[in-house]
Amino acid sequence: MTAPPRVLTVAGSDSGGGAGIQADLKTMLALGTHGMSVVTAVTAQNSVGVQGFWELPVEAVRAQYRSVVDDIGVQAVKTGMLASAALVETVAELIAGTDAPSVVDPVGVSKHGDSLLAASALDSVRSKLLPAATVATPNLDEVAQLTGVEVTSEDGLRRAADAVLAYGPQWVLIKGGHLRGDAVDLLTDGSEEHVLRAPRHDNRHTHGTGCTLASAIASQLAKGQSVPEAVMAAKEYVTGAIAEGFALGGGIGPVDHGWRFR
Ligand SMILES: Nc1ncnc2c1ncn2[C@@H]1O[C@H](COP(=O)(O)OP(=O)(O)O)[C@@H](O)[C@H]1O
Ligand SMILES: Cc1ncc(COP(=O)(O)OP(=O)(O)O)c(N)n1
Repeated sequence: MTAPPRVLTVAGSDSGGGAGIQADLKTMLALGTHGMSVVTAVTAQNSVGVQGFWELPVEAVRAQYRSVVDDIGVQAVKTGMLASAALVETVAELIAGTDAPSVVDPVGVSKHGDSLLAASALDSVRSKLLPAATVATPNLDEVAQLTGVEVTSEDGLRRAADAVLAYGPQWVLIKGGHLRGDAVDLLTDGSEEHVLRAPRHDNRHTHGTGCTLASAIASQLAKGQSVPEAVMAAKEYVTGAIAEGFALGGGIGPVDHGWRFR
């Protein structure tokens, strides 16, 4: 049997299974790739919020990464929750030294408003992590936190993209999921531009959208697609997963990573 394309997620664990490492591995399976993980932090999390988190030591993150990359190898890497400046800098150095495309989701705050990244790590995200990214995928809150650019309508997506590109990623996908109306995202490398538009699903069970989109992009890149092709395929996958998001617990349920199998 031929091995499927190999994708590595470097992210936090979500005990509720909707976001983080758990969302990433489900997405990778759904898209036909072999998912592998470097755990950066463990969250106690459910449908109503994040009750606590614990970071792993830098040496534990570095050792997991080396174990995977040096033996198994990777065809794409995705990063998510990195929690601290020390972990951001370690992971930035690791992905910059890996010969595979990287999708950087600069996770700042969860949907419930719980911080997943220390304020003291923002400078390291700007100066070390974003320059190492093949594609960066900030949401609008993360754009504001990192660049100071506030976007309240589709017209502002281009300004946000320029502000993030100034930090050096090859491509940026600005996610407009927090706006009203259609779910519109903007992908650009500064010369080429793609607007990705999908109908907004009136479904409150959207926990894990950002993690799912970023790991879907990484999966498609690992299969050999170009960045625009990978982002378009990933947008279609996440839109279907949001349409089928389901209630779990008393709050916001997860998107359905397995929607294509049902
Ligand atoms: N209600 C929705 N209906 C359809 N697409 C959505 C909806 N909410 C978010 N999206 C899309 O989901 C993806 C993730 O965006 P977003 O939710 O903004 O990310 P994050 O989880 O990082 O906050 C984007 O492609 C966005 O346009
Ligand atoms: C462990 C962990 N990592 C990332 C997130 C944020 O995930 P995201 O896909 O942006 O989804 P929401 O939390 O915004 O629904 C997380 N919650 N936990």
